[in-house]
Formats: sequence, structure tokens, C-alpha cells
Amino acid sequence: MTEMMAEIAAFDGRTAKIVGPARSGKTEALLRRAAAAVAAGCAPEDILVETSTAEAARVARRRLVDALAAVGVSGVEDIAGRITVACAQQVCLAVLEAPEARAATGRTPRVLAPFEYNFFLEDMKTLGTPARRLRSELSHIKKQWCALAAEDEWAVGEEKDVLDLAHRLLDVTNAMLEDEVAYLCGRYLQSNEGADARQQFALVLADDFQNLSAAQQTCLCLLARDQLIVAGNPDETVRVATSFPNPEGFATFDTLRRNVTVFALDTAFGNPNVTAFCDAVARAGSEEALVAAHREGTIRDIATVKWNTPDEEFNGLTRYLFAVSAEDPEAAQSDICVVAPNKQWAHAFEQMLVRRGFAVSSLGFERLTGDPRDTNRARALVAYTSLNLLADPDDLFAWRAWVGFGNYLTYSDGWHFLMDWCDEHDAGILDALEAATAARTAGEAEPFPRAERLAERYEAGRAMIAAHAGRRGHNLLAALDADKLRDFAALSATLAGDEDAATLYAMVRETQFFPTHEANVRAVRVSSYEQLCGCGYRALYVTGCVDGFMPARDAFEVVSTDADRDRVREADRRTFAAGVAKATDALMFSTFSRAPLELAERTKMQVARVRMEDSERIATLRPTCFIAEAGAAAPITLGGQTLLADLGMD
Ligand SMILES: Nc1ncnc2c1ncn2[C@@H]1O[C@H](COP(=O)(O)OP(=O)(O)OP(=O)(O)O)[C@@H](O)[C@H]1O
Repeated sequence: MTEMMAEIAAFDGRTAKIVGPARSGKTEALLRRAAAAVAAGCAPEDILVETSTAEAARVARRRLVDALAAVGVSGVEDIAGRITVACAQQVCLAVLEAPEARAATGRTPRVLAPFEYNFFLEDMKTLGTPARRLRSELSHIKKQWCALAAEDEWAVGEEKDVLDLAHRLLDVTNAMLEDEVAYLCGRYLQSNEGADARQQFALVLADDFQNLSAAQQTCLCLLARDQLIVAGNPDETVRVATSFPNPEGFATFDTLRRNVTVFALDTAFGNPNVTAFCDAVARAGSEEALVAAHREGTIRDIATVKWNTPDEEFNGLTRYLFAVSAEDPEAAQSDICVVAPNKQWAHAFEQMLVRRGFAVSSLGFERLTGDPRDTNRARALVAYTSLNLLADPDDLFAWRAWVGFGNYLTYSDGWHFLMDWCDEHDAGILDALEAATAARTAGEAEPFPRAERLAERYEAGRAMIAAHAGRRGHNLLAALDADKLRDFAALSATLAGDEDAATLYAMVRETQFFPTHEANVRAVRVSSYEQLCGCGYRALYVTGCVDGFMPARDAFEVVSTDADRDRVREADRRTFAAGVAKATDALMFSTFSRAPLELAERTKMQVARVRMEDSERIATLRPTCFIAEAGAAAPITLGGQTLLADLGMD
């Protein structure tokens, strides 16, 4: 253990900040502090280790077991299990779950899934605000929540109308938006009612603090009783814990508070070529970016492999991986990760890998998408909502979604009338739907406009619940037509078979909010850049390294302003550099030089030129600009065919 590591582990002050370049052991230092605290007699329940994602929490918990063992603690698995290791959003939700918090906030922490947000958005459109302006106002509202700014201080004029309607829609359905969670938690913890919920943990250890919103950062500070240590690096900011990270909250952590001990780590561990590359990419963006003063580890070449087309990339790279794995069949496949720039690339690689006999665990692309207005494109969404209703027939937002599927306005007009009816009759959503149904059955006039349509959907929902009540596991998924949907394939594969609807729904919900990799060490990982946060892999294969994928096309588009383009490029730079740094040994970038124009446009590659080839329009593409920007630290370049030939595979 280095001297500074030992100092951090033994730290007995109140507040500290650990800062260091990529791979300098910031997480390691926090985990060793936790282990040392346990060894010194601190109750495991009194420790909170906070991460940016649920997967980072899973990985941290595993590393914690080693850290505890290293200080001679016995029963390490049990002890590690008793320490709270969770992502910021989970921490805030746990606070809001407490009955006292529910009473004080008057809110239920039932967060809208990303696709459910589309129903909310449709209902917001009833305000009449043009869609673009509405989106930008909602974005501003979320930004203010993330900044923990009190609503009455900033909501005025039209924005106040937007906020009021948002509150009304969420109140009537007992629901909450994702970005509201830390806001409500922070306001509660700051209030008199929240006094007992503050300082819940003797020790709060917050990793990747730069990724958190100001609201999340404040919550963590308020939860610490005796000691708070934050670790991070503003140049590694990734938008994964919140839509509005606050790296300044980390940068100024020690200047805005008194008596903060700062530990600056300066040695990067792992393949020095990897960390030097990442540092060079960060420096190309900002001369002040933190870089390592020393590098420790075994030097190994890093490479960029060039293919002609995406198909060649999918085929060639998976053949290569197959050959490499065959050389060492006993090695844990979970130490290998294929990084995909988008869902399409992730699926393509997943399919190719499965075809070659690999088990695969994919992370970062599981959010259910579709169009709720079009039943054919909403099959996964309907299955999710059906499970939700079977698990909890009183879930009001599930009913909101259910009645809206398949209508071009998701019946937001009717929903509005229904809410007015509720106000007039001092009644709830289910009362209104029941009243509409009763009128429809009796052939009476509608209690409110569109009531008949909503009643029809409601009755269909009740019939669905009656038809499937009592079904379990695979049988239930099949009854909901979810068994054939790709979105449910991973869930289906993990089922024991006798899970009831509530259990299944909890499992699906977890994949939407807190997804993690399977524990299976035989499964190769496929990951988004963002989900690399908090992880480490022996080998990373970074696919689709073309401009437009990374950085995103918005970093190039001439339609936006220079400042907008820069913002996208620099945010993506940090995501890229922090992501690929997670390779401890082998790092390979994979790129291709051309693609059918239609594919390039649809997937948002940055097209350099277009030319005709065999009467097909072909887009010429460039490798990710960050690679060349690394200058002398850039990887060596290989042709795809050379790579395969070296393994005797041409
Ligand atoms: N003192 C050390 N000696 C040897 N290896 C170390 C040491 N500290 C950390 N490592 C190893 O270096 C790698 C990076 O460690 P860690 O994840 O703790 O760093 P980090 O600064 O949090 O990384 P990131 O910048 O990716 O968030 C890990 O593989 C870890 O096991």
C-alpha cells in the first residue's frame, strides 16, 4: 500500500477530498477507508459507499470484500453485505421511501420509467405551449431541481404554468420524475421534518463525486455524521448518475468548506500506454486536465484496427475474439468487454458473439423504447405496463399509460377532462375510470368528454388483469406476448419460472432504473461508454470508433453554434477518455472507413464524403477524432485483415 493510500485509510478527520487522474486508485482509497473503519470497530451498517451507477455499486461491493480481507476482518462477505453500497439515486430513493419522508413531502417515490415520461409529455402538451418550447422549459425545470434551487425562487410566468401542470399530473397519479428524486430528498433533508433522517451514516464515502448533480451532492453531505470523503476528477465527468452533473461541486469542494483535507493521487495503475493515451485525450481538450505523474504496470501496445465496413467489423472482431478466447479457455470472459457506441452496435455484437458460442451480458442499452401511440411499436411497453398492473392494480400511473396506448394523442385530451372531473368531484383516478365505465355499461351520457374511450380501455385493462391473475414466470410472460420480445430476452433467461407478477415486475423495473451485469463470469460483457463508470476490465474492445458515434454528430453539425458543438465534443471527450481508461491490460479501438449512406444517416455517423460504388451511395467515414488528438500517445494502427492473418485466420 502506498503511503498516501495508508494515510487515507487511517484518516480520522471530518472531511476529505481525494483527487487524481484516471486510474490513480481513488475508488481503491475509499474502499480501503471503509475496510479500515470496520477493522477499527465501526458498524458496517453505519457506512455508506456511494457510486454513480448500480453496476459500479455491484463492482465496488465485490472489491470491498477484498479490501476487508486485506485488513484481516473475518466474515467478509457478510460484512460487505451489511455496508450500504448504492448509487446516488438509490440512496435518495431510500430516504424518500421512509414513512416520515412520505408524510413530510406528501409524495410517493414511484418514478416514471423513461417510456412513461412520454405519456407525461403528451399530457403536458395540453397546455398549448409549442412542443420545442415545452421541452426546453421542462429541461430548465429539471436543471433547477438538479441544482436544488427552491421552486418558489425560480418558477415564474409561463414556466410556473408548466411546473404547476407537471405537479398536478404527478400528484394525481402518485408519481415522480427521475430528476425530482434528489431535489425532494435534498429539500426534505434540509427541512425541520427531515432532521432525524440527516446524518444517517457515520461514514459517507462518495465516489466519482463529479458525476452527481448539486442536489445529489448535497444529499450525501447531509447524510454524513462523523466523516465525509469525496473522490473524483472533473475531467472524468460522465452523464450517467443525473442529466445535470455538477463537476464544480467537486472542484470547489475544498475551497467552499473549511478544514477539508485534500489527498492528491498521482500514479496511474494499469497498462501505461492506456493511461497515457487517456491523459493525452483529456489534455487535448484542456491544458489543465489532470494527468498522472507516474505510471505503474506492464506496458503493452494499444491498437486501432481498421475495417472497410461495419459488417467487416462485426465479423472480423468477433472472429478475433473467438480466436483469442480459444487460446485461453479458462480465462474469465467477464474480464473482456466490448464497448458499443449505440444500441444497434450493441445488438449486432451481441448477436454475433452468441452465434460464435459466447455467453453475453449487455449493459447500457436496456431502456425500453417504442412509440406508445402505435400499438405495433409499443409491444414491449404494453407488456411492461401489463406486468405493472398485474403487480399492482392500484398503480395510477400504470393506468395512465394503459389507457393511452394506441391513440395518436395517448388520449391526453381525455385524461385532462378526467382530471377536471376528479377535481370537481373531489375524487381519484380510479373513481373517475369506474364512473366512466358505469356510464358506458348503463348506456348513459359520458360523465366527461372522451370518458367512453377511456372506459373502454379501462375495461380491457381489468379484463387483462382477470385473465392473467395467478399466472407465473414464463407462462405469464408468454401470456403477455413478452416471451418473444428482444427486450425481455435477458429477463426470460434468468427466470426460475415460478415468479409471480410482482416479482417479475420488480425485476423488469430494476433493468429500467438500476441495471447491472449478470454475475456470470463466463459471460463476455457488452457495455455503453457510460456504464464503464466504476468498472475495470482486463481487455476492452471499443467498437464503432467513427466520428458521429464518438463524438456524437452534434459535435460536427454546422446547424448549431460553435459553443454547442464544443460542449458536445468536450462532454463526449470526457466520457470517452474516462471509459477507455478502464482497460487494465489490453485496449483495441475498432473503426471502419465506409458504410452504406442510408445506414450512416440513420445511425448518425458523420459523413465525410459520399461516392457511388456499384450504383450504391456509400458514405466515407473518419476514425474518432480523439484518437489522432492523442498525438504521440495514439495507438498503433493495423488493418483488420492483418490482425486476422496474424492469428492465422485470413
Ligand atoms: N495502490 C495500488 N497499487 C496497485 N494497484 C492499484 C492501486 N490502487 C489502485 N490500483 C488498481 O488500479 C486500478 C484503478 O484503481 P481505481 O479504480 O481504484 O482507480 P480510480 O482512480 O478510481 O479509477 P477511475 O479513474 O477509473 O475512476 C484498479 O485496477 C486497481 O485495482
